Amino acid sequence: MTTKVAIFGVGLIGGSLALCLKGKPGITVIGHSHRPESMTRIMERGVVDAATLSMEEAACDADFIFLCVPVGNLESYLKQLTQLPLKQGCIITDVGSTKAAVASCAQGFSHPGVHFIGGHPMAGSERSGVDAATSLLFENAFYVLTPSPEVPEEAYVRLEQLLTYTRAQIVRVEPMLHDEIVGAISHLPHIIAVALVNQVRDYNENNELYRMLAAGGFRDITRIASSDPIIWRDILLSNRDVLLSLLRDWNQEVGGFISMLEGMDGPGIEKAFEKANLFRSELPERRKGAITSLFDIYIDVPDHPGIIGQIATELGVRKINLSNIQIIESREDVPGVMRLSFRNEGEMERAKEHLQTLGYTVHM
Ligand SMILES: NC(=O)C1=CN([C@@H]2O[C@H](COP(=O)(O)OP(=O)(O)OC[C@H]3O[C@@H](n4cnc5c(N)ncnc54)[C@H](O)[C@@H]3O)[C@@H](O)[C@H]2O)C=CC1
Ligand SMILES: O=C(O)C(=O)Cc1ccc(O)cc1
Repeated sequence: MTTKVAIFGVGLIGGSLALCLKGKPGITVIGHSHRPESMTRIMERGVVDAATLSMEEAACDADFIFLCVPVGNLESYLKQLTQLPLKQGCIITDVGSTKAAVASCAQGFSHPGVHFIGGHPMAGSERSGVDAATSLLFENAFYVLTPSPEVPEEAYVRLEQLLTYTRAQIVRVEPMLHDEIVGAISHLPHIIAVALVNQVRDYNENNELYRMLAAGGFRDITRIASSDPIIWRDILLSNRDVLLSLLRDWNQEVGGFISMLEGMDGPGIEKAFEKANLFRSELPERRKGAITSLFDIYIDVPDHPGIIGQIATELGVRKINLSNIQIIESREDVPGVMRLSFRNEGEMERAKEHLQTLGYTVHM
């Protein structure tokens, strides 16, 4: 017996899910695209078994339907789906970054014998589109599911079992609690990163030195400001109330620093850093969280031409994928270093081991 999985919106997340499921025993993956050009691309990338522009063709007979479109389109997709003759027992799920809005919308559109279970794989990147999709995206990440109390346990377990192919850890959370927590640890940081980059961008209008000196660390801590504008417009608008409250609290935090600076309150500043330091040291290390970690190592390198090529070749022949390579001319604690970035911990560890056997000194 085959299990048919339909994926609506085969971009970064839909394409990555398709890659996790395609070729698994008894599973057929069909991708739905709303544009002919994207359909050609998803077939070329080979992430699905078949692709179609027809919603009906994708959804009919499907055992699982994944909605992987921008959050602002979920309501209209759900509405259209509930007007189709879906298979008895079909599970509709989504991957949207907010959960309360889609949960209340799903309550309104009932379809006998079909269950909706909200979902949010908490892994991703600033990139978008099927070209950025990878089967490793969700490995060791948290995958939140937000079933309403009416969803039969049997349906929840079936979805959970299918998702084992993602190698993510499933966590069950109430939709509103999800939005409050993810608002604080993912949505607010995205707003702050964008605001910070735009603030520096404005200063740079009058002095190009800002852009030049912002290389390295500033670029890293603001990586998420390069995220897709449409995806993020929808996320922020959908989590509006939570974000307004978080931004008011953020204003208070900023206000605290203004007061401490105005009052030359050295001990207050020290205490703020100490408190943050302590809480940060208690955060789980090197586990995939809401914001993707950078997996970077630093190696001491001799200053001679061709060194980048040499290192890249060494890693290339061992099929270790580098996502970035950069010579850093001066770092306060480690002079003369090269930074190597990887997309996951496994690649980083293999690179570290190999470079150490070649005699390089590796720093984390
Ligand atoms: N980007 C990330 O890292 C993460 C995103 N998410 C959620 O996953 C969903 C998909 O995001 P991504 O895969 O990053 O985006 P993406 O832009 O890579 O993919 C979106 C897909 O939806 C399709 N689509 C269908 N109807 C559309 C319409 N009317 N307008 C625009 N696109 C339409 C696009 O063609 C594309 O294939 C979003 O709901 C997002 O909140 C969840 C976890 C992580
Ligand atoms: O780029 C990053 O690190 C992200 O923050 C990716 C991301 C984007 C949206 C989500 O709902 C979850 C993860």
